[in-house]
Amino acid sequence: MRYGLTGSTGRMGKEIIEVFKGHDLVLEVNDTGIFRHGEPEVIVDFSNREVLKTTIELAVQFGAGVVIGTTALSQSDLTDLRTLSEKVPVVQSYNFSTGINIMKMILREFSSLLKDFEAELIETHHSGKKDAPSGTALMLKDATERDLPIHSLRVGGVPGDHSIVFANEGEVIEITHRAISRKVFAIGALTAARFCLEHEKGFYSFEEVIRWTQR
Ligand SMILES: NC(=O)C1=CN([C@@H]2O[C@H](COP(=O)(O)OP(=O)(O)OC[C@H]3O[C@@H](n4cnc5c(N)ncnc54)[C@H](OP(=O)(O)O)[C@@H]3O)[C@@H](O)[C@H]2O)C=CC1
Ligand SMILES: O=C(O)C1=N[C@H](C(=O)O)C[C@H](O)C1
Repeated sequence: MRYGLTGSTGRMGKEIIEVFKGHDLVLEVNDTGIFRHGEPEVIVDFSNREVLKTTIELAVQFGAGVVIGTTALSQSDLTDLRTLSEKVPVVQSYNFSTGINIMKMILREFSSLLKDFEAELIETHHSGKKDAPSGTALMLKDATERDLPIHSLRVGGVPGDHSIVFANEGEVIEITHRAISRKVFAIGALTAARFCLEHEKGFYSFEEVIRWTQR
């Protein structure tokens, strides 16, 4: 696969280069510029919303699919990605781990049964993370369809922990996901990039990618 990478010098960018070994990195975008020596089939973006327009322009230029993991996107960014998906496949998720996406499915299915319980979300990330709350916490909150508080910790080198706690006077149910390393997100991005190569234009979630791997 010929791929482009927006955010190639970042924590996730480095992890992606490692996991995508054997594929051709033909385009890099970072704060120092755009470096290209081929035509990407897919562009992977784990960077900052400031550079999203560049990723979209490059995807249109090359007819490349997009795998976007960047968080703190605005509504208008999401609209721009949906417009792009009328031309190419776009996989967008605030979390490319299998576990978080299964946790999201569990919450979507069962949290209405816990509507009489109080609920709060806690997320912990490395101190280099710029946004709070995490995109994943917002995604999990959406899955519960509840307006619940999110507590954010930025400490040390934690790759990404998310817990949801439901409690009443008599019992507590807690669901926790812990990413042991950033590699899981990069592996998810590689699966999503392969998905793009086999799919037509459209806006896809990582849940759809997981279901495709189980086909
Ligand atoms: N969806 C998921 O599964 C995951 C999502 N993320 C998200 O991915 C994103 C990146 O995380 P992380 O790698 O830790 O962040 P880093 O800060 O380590 O890296 C950011 C990268 O983006 C580049 N960049 C930032 N701003 C610009 C700009 N204006 N123009 C061009 N390039 C720019 C940086 O370039 P330079 O180095 O030159 O400054 C760097 O390569 C975050 O939004 C994070 O939340 C992270 C993990 C998993
Ligand atoms: O910035 C990170 O590191 C992470 N960001 C994503 C988020 O904001 O949810 C996903 C993951 O938890 C790591």
